[in-house]
Amino acid sequence: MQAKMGKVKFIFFIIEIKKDMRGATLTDPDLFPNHWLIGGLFDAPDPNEIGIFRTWEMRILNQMQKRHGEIGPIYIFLGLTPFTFFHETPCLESLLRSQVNREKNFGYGFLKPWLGDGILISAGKKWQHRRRNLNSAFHFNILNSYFIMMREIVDEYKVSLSKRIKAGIKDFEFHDEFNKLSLQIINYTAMGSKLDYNDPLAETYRKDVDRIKRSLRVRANNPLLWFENLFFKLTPEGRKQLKIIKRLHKFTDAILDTRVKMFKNLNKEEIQEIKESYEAGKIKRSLPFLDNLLYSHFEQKEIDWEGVKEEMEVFMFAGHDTTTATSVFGLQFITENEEVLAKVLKEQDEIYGDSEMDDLKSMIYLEQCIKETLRLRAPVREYFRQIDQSPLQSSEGEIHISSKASVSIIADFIHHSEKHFENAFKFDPSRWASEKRRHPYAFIPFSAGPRNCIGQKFAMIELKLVLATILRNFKFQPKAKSEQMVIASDFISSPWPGCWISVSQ
Ligand code: HEM
Repeated sequence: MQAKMGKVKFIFFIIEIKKDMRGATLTDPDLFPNHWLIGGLFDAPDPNEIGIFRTWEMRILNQMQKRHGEIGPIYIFLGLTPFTFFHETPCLESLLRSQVNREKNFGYGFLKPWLGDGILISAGKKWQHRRRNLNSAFHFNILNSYFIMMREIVDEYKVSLSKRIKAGIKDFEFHDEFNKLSLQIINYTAMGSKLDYNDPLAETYRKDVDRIKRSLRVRANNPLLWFENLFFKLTPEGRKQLKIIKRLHKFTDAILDTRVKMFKNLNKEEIQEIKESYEAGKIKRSLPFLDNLLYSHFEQKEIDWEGVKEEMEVFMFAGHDTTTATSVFGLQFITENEEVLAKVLKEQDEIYGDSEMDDLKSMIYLEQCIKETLRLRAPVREYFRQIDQSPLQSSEGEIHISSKASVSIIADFIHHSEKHFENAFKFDPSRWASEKRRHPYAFIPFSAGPRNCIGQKFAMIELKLVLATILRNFKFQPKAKSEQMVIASDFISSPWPGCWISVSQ
């Protein structure tokens, strides 16, 4: 019954949007077909061909922008379903800063069997409540305690890399290296446990994250697989996903179980310490983020058990795959540019003391390199919203759009705009040093407004710490140039088939 209602609603949704869109800027038929029934269903590239989708999407948007100017939304049909692309700052500003259009689009529903209806996906009061609750775990002083835990892990990584070099290994695939490292960091800071690098369960988890991202991309690009999860589960792709999700949950459940046992053994004073720490942002010892959730669940009764599990899945995924991408692309960009590398090392020599949190503030040039990496290789290159109320307001006027539209924000596209970034395809960290004021919505790797990335400060700490530590201690020789690398875009960007770099001491 629910499934039937879903389909009926979907048909009304299409009819309404088709009506609303009369006279709007549609893709030109020679760029992308606009057939009234199937749209461009059979013209989107095969989602299994890695790297093709990004190039195709960027090319179409580029050509559309050339033909139709910059301001208005662009509509394109995939099957019967219209997608609306916001590709200039007034549109992006009007949507991202909006307090009413905060809902994610229907595609996020595909993530629910894996990530649940947690902070990343939920809407309305539920999201507000979760966001308020979780914000406390990212207070400045708490970040400091995460830093101490991260430093421990990064130092261990330094020793492990060094040992392997001494054992005669020269070439390393850094997407894999950093992926293990980032998972270790999120696991320790957020969940409170250390992973064994060779733990087969952790290895399976990492591989399964890759598998599910690919599978989600296949589903997102094939409207025939968009039916309710109930139907999808019966398809071969759906059955495959289900198996992967089971294994992913098994891994996180095991971590959760261990922490719960520990939490239940805490005495009253220790519980009180967690309470005070989170309320006042004062930390006496390293506290994993999960304790905040457990405290909310067991002591304050503010979040149910389902909620604890949902947020745990979200943070495990969002907290490691994004930082992996940025550190690997960053390492490649920095080490292939001799001048940039020399400046990074000079800055490190001048400021790096005993590696305290305050040192990170002085890494101004390294921060510019990270921002430039996030601009050219946004890990979350595309995200979506569902419009609830139109017109939208921007500082340059109103934006009219269907009140049911599903909007795609391609950060990757605006980040490559010559209007906002001169010589936009060049890796040039110094552009961030100039006083020139940039439109705040031209650089949106962490999204912006009320639904921006809750972990962005955490991410910047990790990225600076990882890159500074390894650049200071090793010499790098990339095996390929950035331009030669294919960018896979299965939700999170990554270099395909990897990023090989020779390392010596
Ligand atoms: C370079 C690293 C990162 C990048 C580029 C990044 C980017 C983003 C973006 C673009 C969004 C918005 C997604 C959307 O609207 O669908 C987002 C949301 C989010 N991110 Fe991050 N992220 C990073 C690191 C992290 C880390 C380290 C954590 C956790 C420790 C994290 C947790 C989250 C969460 C929970 C949300 C959902 C927030 C909400 O909807 O209220 N992210 N991130």
